[in-house]
Amino acid sequence: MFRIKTLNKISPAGLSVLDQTRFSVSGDVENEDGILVRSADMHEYPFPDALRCIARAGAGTNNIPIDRCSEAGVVVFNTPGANANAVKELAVCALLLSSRNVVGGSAWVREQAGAGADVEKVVEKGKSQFVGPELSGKMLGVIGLGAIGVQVANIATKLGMTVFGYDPFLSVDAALSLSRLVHRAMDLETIYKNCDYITIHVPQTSETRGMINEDSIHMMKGNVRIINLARGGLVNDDDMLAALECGKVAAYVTDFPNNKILQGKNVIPIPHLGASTPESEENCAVMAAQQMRDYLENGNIKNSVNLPTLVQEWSGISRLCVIHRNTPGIIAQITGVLSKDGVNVENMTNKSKKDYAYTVVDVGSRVSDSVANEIRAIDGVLRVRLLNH
Ligand SMILES: NC(=O)c1ccc[n+]([C@@H]2O[C@H](COP(=O)([O-])OP(=O)(O)OC[C@H]3O[C@@H](n4cnc5c(N)ncnc54)[C@H](O)[C@@H]3O)[C@@H](O)[C@H]2O)c1
Ligand SMILES: O=C(O)[C@H](O)COP(=O)(O)O
Repeated sequence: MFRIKTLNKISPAGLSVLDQTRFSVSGDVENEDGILVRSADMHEYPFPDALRCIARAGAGTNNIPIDRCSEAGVVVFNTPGANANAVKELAVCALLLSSRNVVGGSAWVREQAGAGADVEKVVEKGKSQFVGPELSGKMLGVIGLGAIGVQVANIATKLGMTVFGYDPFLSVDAALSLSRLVHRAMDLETIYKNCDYITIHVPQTSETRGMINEDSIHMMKGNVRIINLARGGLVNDDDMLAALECGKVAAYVTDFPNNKILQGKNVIPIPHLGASTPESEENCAVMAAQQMRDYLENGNIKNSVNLPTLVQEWSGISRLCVIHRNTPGIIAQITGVLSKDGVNVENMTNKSKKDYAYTVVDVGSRVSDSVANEIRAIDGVLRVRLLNH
């Protein structure tokens, strides 16, 4: 029985992927084999000995200590694209909210009613203070053309916007999905200097943290509108507050509000609703649970952020799954242990991702614990699992 701990509310559709006869799933299991998580902060989370994988039902993994996971041989999965449509739709909403003062106007209508005014009469007199520009004909910059950015860029062309997209690591899949109407910007300056609206869709990493700051805002046009449905740390709050105060930035829509940024004028806060639709919660949960199940039961890895994709058909009766450093000589040592102990290799795959590698070996006989322990003792080996078919 595999023990799976949930650190957030996970859609029941995802939990149903984990058959109750083989998986015990709850928020309070101990010494768990796997963790299902959304945005819970895991940086201080102590790993139990049994922990083998963490599945993030969502895209961003900055709440997970990836380096610590890799060193402990813990596979981290996410669910690329599974919530992209939900975020794209909220991005369209955010573009409109940043332009047409629906939030301010709506609050004003309620204030009028609260003050005893005849709302029907006052709206016609008061509405001019809430005028805002149309999106059509304006220039939109999309920073990050991944699962979400591509969809936002494409739909914005249908709203009549001229769209520039920037992504120095554009994948082939993303390029193939991108509308031919979207112009590729070769640098961020092009986006900053020309766009009336800028929307950010990059992961928060040490490279991207604070990328919207005094310097980048300085390059932007006056009255620019900035949408951040990606992560709060991508924007320097102090610099954004200054830019809102002087009117350089006309509106800042953020899905990651905090007490400081709320003090700024023309900040439109959203309580992290990007992926909060039943459809995307279900998509993410199902994908996360399927990937976790396939890893725990078969050792297959798909959509991991710290280890390579490796899916191997079973061809023996036992399978050794070895997570190790991506350094020379380790595979030879693994096969050396097996041949010394008379174990015949039926099939073997090795894949690497940056500093880490994964080797799956199918063998035709039962492998003893002592053989697995010999492999565990090899310098550079981080985790060995022994699965039987
Ligand atoms: N608000 C929400 O609820 C919500 C939902 C989903 C995702 N997100 C956030 O949005 C981010 C993007 O999600 P996604 O599904 O599109 O991820 P993705 O991995 O498909 O796309 C990210 C893209 O950013 C690009 N990129 C990385 N660094 C860059 C840089 N310095 N400049 C320009 N491009 C860069 C990558 O090449 C990639 O194409 C996630 O990492 C997450 O933080 C938020
Ligand atoms: O990175 C993501 O997928 C989003 O920020 C969604 O987060 P959530 O699962 O907590 O809604």
